[in-house]
Amino acid sequence: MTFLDMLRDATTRNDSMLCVGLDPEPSRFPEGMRGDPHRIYDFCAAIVDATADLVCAFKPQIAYFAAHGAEDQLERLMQHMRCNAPHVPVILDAKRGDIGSTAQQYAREAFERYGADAVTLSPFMGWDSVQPYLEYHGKGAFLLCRTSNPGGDDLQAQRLASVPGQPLVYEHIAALAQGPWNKNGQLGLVVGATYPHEIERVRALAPTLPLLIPGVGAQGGDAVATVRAGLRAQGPIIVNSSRAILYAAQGADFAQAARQAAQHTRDTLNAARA
Ligand SMILES: O=c1ccn([C@@H]2O[C@H](COP(=O)(O)O)[C@@H](O)[C@H]2O)c(=O)[nH]1
Repeated sequence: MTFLDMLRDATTRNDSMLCVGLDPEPSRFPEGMRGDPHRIYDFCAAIVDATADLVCAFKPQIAYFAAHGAEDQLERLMQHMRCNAPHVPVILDAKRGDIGSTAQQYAREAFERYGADAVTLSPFMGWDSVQPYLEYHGKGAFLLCRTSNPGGDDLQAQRLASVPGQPLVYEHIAALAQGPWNKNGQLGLVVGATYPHEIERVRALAPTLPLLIPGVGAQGGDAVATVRAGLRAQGPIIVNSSRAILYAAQGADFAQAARQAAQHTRDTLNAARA
């Protein structure tokens, strides 16, 4: 099954546009696990088990594992998700971007070592830095387009005087991803929920691409505005929330609290559908 097939299947089966982000921070773990990086797998597996029937995707952020030398725990977690939530696609949030030969290694890491169904990429280094990921047919690749952070404006909102129509950088990325770069239909875009007007603009330029939209929850993005701006009949959205779900409670009931937070977010997103 391709990433897009899995996404469609999980969205329908779980009636969900919610992606739970797996950003394990040991200092925020519940008592008994708190401060212990060896419990990263246990914490994340409990969250996966508690929310697998409520989501359209999971998104582990690789930095939270690598910072603790916990790549082995990420490998175990990926295997856990494949066995226990086989219908839910996994997007590895790695934001890679490098010359082609190095990109081949990053692609191998994401798709062969970790077995991810999709990956996030920085398009800053151009087409040849993206192309190696598309050699893995059926896998998804989400290009950073208009990110959720305020500093995204520094580059992404600059005008490209030499490109016909003088688009902003993020608009140009959206047009490339919908058009010439999307050789096998594997590309998607990352757009922040904190910028609903930009989501709408990206959607106009990229009507059929899946949009990965982080920024609801801890970053304060508007879930309702996000759905209205981004969701179209032929254009799916994957709305990510990490900390607001992972750390909904600090006690032994953390997984149950995460489930409730995920259910609430999923229902809010669904209620915003036209
Ligand atoms: O523009 C972007 C791109 C990626 N992210 C990532 O999403 C999650 C958001 O976490 P929250 O706790 O829900 O704020 C995190 O992994 C970021 O690295 C993003 O926030 N914005």
